[in-house]
Amino acid sequence: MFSDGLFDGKRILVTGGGTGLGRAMAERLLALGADIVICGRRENVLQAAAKEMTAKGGRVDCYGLDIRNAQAVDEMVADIFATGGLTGLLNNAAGNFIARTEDLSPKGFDAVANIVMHGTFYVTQAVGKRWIAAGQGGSVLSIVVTWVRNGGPFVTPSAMSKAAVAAMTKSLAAEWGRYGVRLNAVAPGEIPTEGMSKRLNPGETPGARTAARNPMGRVGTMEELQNLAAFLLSDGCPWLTGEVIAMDGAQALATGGNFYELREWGDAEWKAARERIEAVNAKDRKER
Ligand SMILES: CCCCC/C=C/C(=O)SCCNC(=O)CCNC(=O)[C@H](O)C(C)(C)COP(=O)(O)OP(=O)(O)OC[C@H]1O[C@@H](n2cnc3c(N)ncnc32)[C@H](O)[C@@H]1OP(=O)(O)O
Ligand SMILES: NC(=O)C1=CN([C@@H]2O[C@H](COP(=O)(O)OP(=O)(O)OC[C@H]3O[C@@H](n4cnc5c(N)ncnc54)[C@H](OP(=O)(O)O)[C@@H]3O)[C@@H](O)[C@H]2O)C=CC1
Repeated sequence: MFSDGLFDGKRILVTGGGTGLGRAMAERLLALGADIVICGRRENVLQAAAKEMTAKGGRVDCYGLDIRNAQAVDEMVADIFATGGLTGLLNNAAGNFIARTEDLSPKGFDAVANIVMHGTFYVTQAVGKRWIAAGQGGSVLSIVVTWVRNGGPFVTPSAMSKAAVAAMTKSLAAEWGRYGVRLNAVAPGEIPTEGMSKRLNPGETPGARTAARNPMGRVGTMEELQNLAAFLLSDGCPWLTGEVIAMDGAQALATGGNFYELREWGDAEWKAARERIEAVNAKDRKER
């Protein structure tokens, strides 16, 4: 679908690029010729991903850090610009879990909001200010969710924070357009990944809930997202900026695309879900 070498000479930072959708998009950009930088909190996950991704060649650099730490983000971006710079940024890292909003502690809200809203801003600003100072343009693509348009019951911290990322995309497209910096966002429907399925559909068959409701009767595929992300990060249509593009088989239009059906759950279901989510959180935390 894309010419070989489409991304020759490009270097793209993919936050959360060691797993799931971020890794899939990074792999496609690498195959199209880009040098890649990935970051995340689990250094071993990043190193293992980079080794597998470069088995056929290419360059993938890894940075282990928490994007909630603004100073660590700035140090990473300074180092990246001292070692070749960037032409693109893919804001993919996120945290999320289903919960009744009345059950959230302040730390529970902050855990998500500080990754999705604050962390995404820290990375975008650290990269953008260096592009502006260097008189160089760049392309930012952020992964949001369809519920930036209509809210997300039972994922309120994510809905609020992803809406903030969509607002950042539109704001900076206008503010930084004169510097040749463009920003777009993709709002995918469900594309099952371990990180997502275990926190948003705990105990269920990944993708089953979406397949039953989606107008196209299925979940999204990695390939669909890889293609859309590659197009948006390429130089194919540089006048396209400030847009949030949904890719969900029309599920949000048909159903709202969110977790409203969880209103049927009682205390027992929420307790079981939380235990499963906290088990996966604890497993991941051990690897940091
Ligand atoms: C239609 C389909 C759309 C799908 C859209 C998908 C969107 C996504 O974003 S999927 C991405 C999923 N991937 C991840 O979330 C990976 C990263 N996630 C994490 O690291 C954790 O889940 C995190 C967000 C909780 C952050 O981890 P950490 O900073 O280590 O936080 P703690 O584990 O220490 O917890 C902090 C705080 O949160 C409370 N909490 C955790 N789980 C729940 C829960 N299920 N219900 C309520 N509260 C929860 C936890 O108890 C802590 O609060 P305190 O108890 O007050 O200390
Ligand atoms: N899968 C889906 O159906 C959908 C996903 N999305 C979005 O796609 C993106 C990827 O999700 P997905 O691949 O499913 O899930 P994953 O859990 O696999 O990806 C999240 C990534 O973000 C990294 N990350 C999380 N918190 C931080 C942090 N504080 N600092 C640095 N890195 C962090 C994680 O690495 P580590 O834990 O090592 O830090 C992980 O690599 C997210 O933005 C999500 O909201 C949107 C719509 C649908």
